[in-house]
Amino acid sequence: MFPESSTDYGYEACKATADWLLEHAPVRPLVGIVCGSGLGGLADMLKDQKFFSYSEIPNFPKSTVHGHAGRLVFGNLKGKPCVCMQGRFHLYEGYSIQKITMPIRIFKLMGVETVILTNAAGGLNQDYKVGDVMIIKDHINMPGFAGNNPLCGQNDDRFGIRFPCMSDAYDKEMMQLAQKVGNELGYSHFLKEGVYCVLGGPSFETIAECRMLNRLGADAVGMSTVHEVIVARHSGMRVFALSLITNKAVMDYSSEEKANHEEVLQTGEQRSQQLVKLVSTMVSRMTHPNDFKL
Ligand SMILES: O=P(O)(O)O[C@H]1O[C@H](CO)[C@@H](O)[C@H]1O
Ligand code: HPA
Repeated sequence: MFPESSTDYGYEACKATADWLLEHAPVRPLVGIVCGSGLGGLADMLKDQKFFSYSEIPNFPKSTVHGHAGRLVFGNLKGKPCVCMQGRFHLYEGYSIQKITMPIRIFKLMGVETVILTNAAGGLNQDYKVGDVMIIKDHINMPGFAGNNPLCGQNDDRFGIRFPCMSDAYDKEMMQLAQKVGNELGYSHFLKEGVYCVLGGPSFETIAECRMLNRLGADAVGMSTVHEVIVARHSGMRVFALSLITNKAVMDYSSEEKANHEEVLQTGEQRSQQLVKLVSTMVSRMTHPNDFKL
């Protein structure tokens, strides 16, 4: 049913990759950033960059999706050491769920304390417009309902506990900080807060599926992020996540609209500068551990 599991994502494999990266990287990162589809420009905010193609990193999966460059970028953001995934992995690429989330464990083993995730998503909430930015306050894990959770399999206590809580997955102080910074930057009119639902993809949703998800309480739908959030929280990292609403989910049988990846990438490009400003200002205000200026 799911892709064949392999063991090249366990603690030893993650540690070996983390050690290799730390040996070659210019900084030991405190903040890890994951760029969503068309949002790779976020990596440009890092100063004194050094990057690695995924293909040269031992044990790392390879990006296969257009709009995901496949580079791990290290650098400083307003004096904070960061690492940025310019391209993430998705279930539909055929990797196991443990493999697509392996970079998050590598973040942890490199010393990352806060993970900032971004994604492109379809807007289900009828009040949302294309170009809105949704602070994720909670998620619905559809693949998880069917037993596809990144923590399935033997638990490794060196990462975290067997049954981690997810009701506090999204850090409330980080969400407040995002609202405050968004206000200051004049972004309030496109800044929302809502629930993200992950599906397996890669086919976009049917009209009936979008209607159902909306009734279930989802404000946006996508094919990523939640697996990474679960793994990050399992190992005790602080999580903040944003969805860029790149298209409106089609909810009406008379609509001629069709979801497509080109529109997703185009919207990403249009909002890129504002997202960079929002995230970089937030990072500049954060202090570690778990204490920052509001
Ligand atoms: O979630 P990110 O990686 O931003 O990508 C989103 O964009 C792609 C669809 O256009 C899907 O992969 C969906 O998950
Ligand atoms: N559905 C699922 N994933 C997406 C969408 C969507 O409408 N837009 C961007 N990623």
